Amino acid sequence: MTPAKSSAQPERTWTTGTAPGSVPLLGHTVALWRRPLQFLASLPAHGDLVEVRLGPSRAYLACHPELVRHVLLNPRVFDKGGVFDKARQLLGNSLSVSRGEDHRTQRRMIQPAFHTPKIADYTAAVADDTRAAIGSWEPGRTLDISDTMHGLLMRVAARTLFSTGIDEATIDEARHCLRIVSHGIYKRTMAPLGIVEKLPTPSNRRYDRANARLRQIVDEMIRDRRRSGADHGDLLSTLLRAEHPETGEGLDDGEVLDQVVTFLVAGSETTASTLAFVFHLLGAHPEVEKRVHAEIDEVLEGRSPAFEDLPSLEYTRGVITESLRLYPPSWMAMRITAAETDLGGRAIPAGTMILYSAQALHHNPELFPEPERFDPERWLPDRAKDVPRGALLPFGAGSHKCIGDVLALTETALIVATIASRWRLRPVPGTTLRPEPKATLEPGPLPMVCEPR
Ligand code: HEM
Repeated sequence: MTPAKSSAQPERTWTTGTAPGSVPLLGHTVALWRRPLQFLASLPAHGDLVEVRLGPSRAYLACHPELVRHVLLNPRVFDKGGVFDKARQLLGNSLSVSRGEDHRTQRRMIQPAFHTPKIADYTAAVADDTRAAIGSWEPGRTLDISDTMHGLLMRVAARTLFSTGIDEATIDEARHCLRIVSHGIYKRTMAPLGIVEKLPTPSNRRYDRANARLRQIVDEMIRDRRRSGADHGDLLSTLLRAEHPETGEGLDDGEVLDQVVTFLVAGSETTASTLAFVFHLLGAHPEVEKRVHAEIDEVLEGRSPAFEDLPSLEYTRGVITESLRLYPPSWMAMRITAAETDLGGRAIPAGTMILYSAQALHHNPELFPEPERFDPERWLPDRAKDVPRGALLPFGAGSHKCIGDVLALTETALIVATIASRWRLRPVPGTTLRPEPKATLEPGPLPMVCEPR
């Protein structure tokens, strides 16, 4: 077989290497399982493309940003297989797991729902929702900022996705189910044999119940909306009106259901964790927090933030970008080669797992000097221009790039500005951040004390 044709990799001599510390039979599986963040961040030192042994199989981590781009910009060769095949059984053939022509068609149908003017509409009420959620905060009260941000984000997601008609108790129930479902999907896609999840264990029964209830809640909302025929200008209305670009056909209720559950799984924990990391970083760096407060006060002059204010909140956006660099929620992703190809000068057989990791890119000192330092000024225009192309990759790239990137960044900036204009959150002494790499990178419990400004 001849190497697959794909867009050219940049002309240069690539370095390739093998991760150290492989053990007989298991290879690097134990290191990747026990200390995945440290293990991934250590690999770029061994080459632009680094071989990793996963049991008997060879996988490769693309470490150089140009190699990562090459992988992500050639989806016909570097395809969504492996864990995505398993996720498809759990999420339906929805946007995040579909492949090839199917994916291209879905993306063309759904993309208009994420155009910038729509995002401005969806997020019009984010500041109000945030103010309502923090209305009960009291000076001196300790709250777990991770849990609080998940709760708030679920309310905001309910509004941007479903507008009206969903009560607080149902939102809480959906949130509870969503956490179980997200963790369950991760466990199931990672389990190699697909047997353990079929056993009638309490944890499997909990997953089945949560999954059924979440789908029931979403299904009822879809039916209600179809019956009423109303257009609330939210994401659900846009999905219900989406049309195939050639045939004009829409999505049926089952397809809309799969997409909505996918958006909830892909969009809620990622954005909520980003917010929790931002507040943790602000609490740990009072000098940065002071600059954020000064910028917010100057731009907003006491008003609620709106979509149009975001370009002026340059430093605050830099803080969010720097948080996504240090703690990328989507910390590792994979592709499978659909045909024999070459990557970084190395012949790669069909069916090989290729990994890319925002964690490895973002913590590489060749790309980001002093990578462990929280330095939001990296993102001010005069310094951001020096960041190598493709080095910052919290939302991926190419045809599978996050469809919700602008929505997530907008929600995050509006929520940070709303909260930080009234409150500062102080870390509880002795609390240590221990990011937990699961389906997404989670901050774990983060108690913080509310202090009015
Ligand atoms: C800070 C928040 C977020 C982060 C860090 C994030 C990250 C990512 C990344 C890295 C990918 C590409 C994965 C790959 O290459 O395999 C992705 C895809 C995706 N994201 Fe996000 N995401 C965020 C928020 C959202 C939101 C708010 C939504 C929707 C409401 C969303 C929906 C999706 C979907 C549907 C895909 C699959 C796109 C496709 O394959 O065409 N994400 N996300």
